[in-house]
Amino acid sequence: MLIAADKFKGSLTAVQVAERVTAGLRRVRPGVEIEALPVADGGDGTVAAAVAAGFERREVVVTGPVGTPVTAAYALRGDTAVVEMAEASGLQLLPPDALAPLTATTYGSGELLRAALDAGARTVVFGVGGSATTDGGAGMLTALGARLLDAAGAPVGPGGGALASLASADLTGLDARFTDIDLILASDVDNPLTGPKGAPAVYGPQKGATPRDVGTLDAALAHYASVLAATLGPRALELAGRPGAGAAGGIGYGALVGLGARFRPGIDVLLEVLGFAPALERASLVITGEGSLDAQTLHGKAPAGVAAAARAAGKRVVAVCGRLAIDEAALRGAGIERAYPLSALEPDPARSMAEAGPLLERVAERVGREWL
Ligand SMILES: Nc1ncnc2c1ncn2[C@@H]1O[C@H](COP(=O)(O)OP(=O)(O)O)[C@@H](O)[C@H]1O
Ligand SMILES: O=C(O)[C@@H](CO)OP(=O)(O)O
Repeated sequence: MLIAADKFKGSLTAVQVAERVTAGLRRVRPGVEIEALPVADGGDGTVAAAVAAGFERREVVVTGPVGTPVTAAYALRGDTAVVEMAEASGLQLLPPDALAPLTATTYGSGELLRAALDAGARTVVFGVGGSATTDGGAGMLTALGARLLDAAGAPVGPGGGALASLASADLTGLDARFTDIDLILASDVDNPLTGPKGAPAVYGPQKGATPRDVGTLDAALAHYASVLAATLGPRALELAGRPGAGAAGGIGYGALVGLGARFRPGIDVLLEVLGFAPALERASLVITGEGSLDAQTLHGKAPAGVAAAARAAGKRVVAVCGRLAIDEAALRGAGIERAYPLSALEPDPARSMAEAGPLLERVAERVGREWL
């Protein structure tokens, strides 16, 4: 039996989820063989999942989302690196009362990518999601050698808001190593850069953007793409509409337009990197899950990716979660036979978050009794 669940954001890491489920299962089925493969979809927790799968954890101090230095980790195995933008530019790095929707920068993500290349990485899985930023990857490109200038020839300030004053872009100084390596944009979402399904409209509010900020950011990012198109040609505009361009505040776009990245759904990439297929072969039942099983889950989040792969291999799949916000038919459509939410044991969300570990063990006992 294989545990392949994502984190319960805000209460348990993916590694902790695997530990608690294991403990609960062991209590009711002591002899059962259990394999744990914590998973991630490119967003926060991606490096931790890679490290749990045997990658080496490397740390580097980079510029955080509001300029304060942060210690960020990436993961390395051979010449493959897993770089998680949220480690450098993630929402969890800012206190909830100090979000910076207009000024948060991805500069540190550029520094983190550079550190991975300096360490010898030739294949870089660039996990994006869980960001504090909406700067279209402008900070990242600047850290890697691009020059983004205003009408007076001065560098534009940090963050998506300042892109409104962008007048010219020179990408000729970009780190040339990106032309030689394989950069995979492992994205947790497939949104375009701008518009009603774009990064500011869909993910800006969770980063503190007011409706007015969303409008400002959307216009600034559209302007950014048109200035890049003046330099790089119409492809720069076309890329803005591509799936994943709007991931992590548009860092997807920056990686596509400036660094030659290729988009892939993050969970698919991570399942490969983490060695899911061989683990799946050894299992008959798969337990997946995440904090909130909801409509977003079906849009390529980790449990949907796990379930699709498991079902294709003829394995049964059940899920554990903090809260369950989709109906049974939708679950089954995603290949999950049954979901077990903590909320069934503890309806109060605050208590369910605080007591997540012991609750999950009890839920796992039930899964063990019913499925093993
Ligand atoms: N222990 C818990 N009990 C109830 N709900 C939880 C618990 N842990 C996380 N959640 C819910 O899951 C949400 C996070 O969703 P999750 O699927 O983990 O991340 P994301 O959707 O960002 O990938 C939290 O905001 C909360 O609503
Ligand atoms: O960083 C973001 O803008 C979003 C989408 O990539 O992340 P999450 O799915 O974690 O909210």
